[in-house]
Amino acid sequence: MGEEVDHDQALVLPILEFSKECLVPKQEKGEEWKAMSNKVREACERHGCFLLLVPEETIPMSLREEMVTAMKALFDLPDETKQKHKSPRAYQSYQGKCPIIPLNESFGVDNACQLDVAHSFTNLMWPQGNPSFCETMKSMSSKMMALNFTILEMLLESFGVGKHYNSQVENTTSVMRFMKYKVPPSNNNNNNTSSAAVGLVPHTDKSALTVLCQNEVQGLEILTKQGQWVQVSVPNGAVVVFVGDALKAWSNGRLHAVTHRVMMSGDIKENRYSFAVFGLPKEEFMIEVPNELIDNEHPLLYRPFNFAEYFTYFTANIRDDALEVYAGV
Ligand SMILES: O=C(O)CCC(=O)C(=O)O
Ligand SMILES: [Fe+2]
Repeated sequence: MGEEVDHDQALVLPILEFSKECLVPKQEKGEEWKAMSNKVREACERHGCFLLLVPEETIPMSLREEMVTAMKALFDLPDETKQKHKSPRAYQSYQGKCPIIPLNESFGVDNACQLDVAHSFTNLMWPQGNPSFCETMKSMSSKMMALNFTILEMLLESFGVGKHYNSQVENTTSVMRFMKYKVPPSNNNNNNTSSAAVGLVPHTDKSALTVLCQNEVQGLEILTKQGQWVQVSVPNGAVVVFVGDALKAWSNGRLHAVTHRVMMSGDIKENRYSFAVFGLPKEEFMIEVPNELIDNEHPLLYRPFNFAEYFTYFTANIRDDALEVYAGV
């Protein structure tokens, strides 16, 4: 049945709060976990994203603050140092001063949870060493990836396809992104909602799931299913969870991959810093809708496809409907 159009409802993103009970080992999962799993699934079906509060030990506030402080130092390094971070993968090399998004700078690091990876990245940026950056990056990405997997497990269990969880995890890799958005110079004038305020262009994530943290500077916006751009006000300490194209396809379109962007509009007076951990299918992984998610009410929407080939198609074509065009049946 169609969703009622309720404008007030459409504007409010769910804020879910995981208790410790939601983060216990598999064998101990009880009713509270199941109830929360259903809420997570509903939020991901309805909005493709939600705000999440987690227990302090899951992502300690002090670690978040250290990460933001560490990122400020990272982005303050000279351009020629930052440019040393190069990757053959799209969107992972250091990027700054891109003409389409001049306010944005970013780094992407594969498998940042691994100590050797965090160490190499840190040593490239600080040849004299920076152990605290390395430790913060590794620890933060591990915690965010663990949370990413918890959410994935909840979604699969809630759909009754939990038996696929282990193979999903084995076939998932992580990318950590660090992002900075400068205040546009024109913000000193009046309300700036023009293209000069675009921090990040509208997109859906290509991941299965993304877990995102930001400093206190807002700017994230999502496009509702009703076609309206809505500012997302992220409470201090909350994380944002997005469904990406990979999980939208695997779930046979039941989960929504929401289009989002960052706008550094007129009332923003400070730089925005955000960091995200993307759970991405490994390159060779074939995304194939499980039979359990296909029925008369949900006919097959996506053919089986190789994730890396889809990613290549997307980077060559950059279109909003890439998933439908590439993999839609
Ligand atoms: O910086 C943000 O809040 C959004 C980042 C984002 O959407 C992305 O990196 O895919
Ligand atoms: Fe995104």
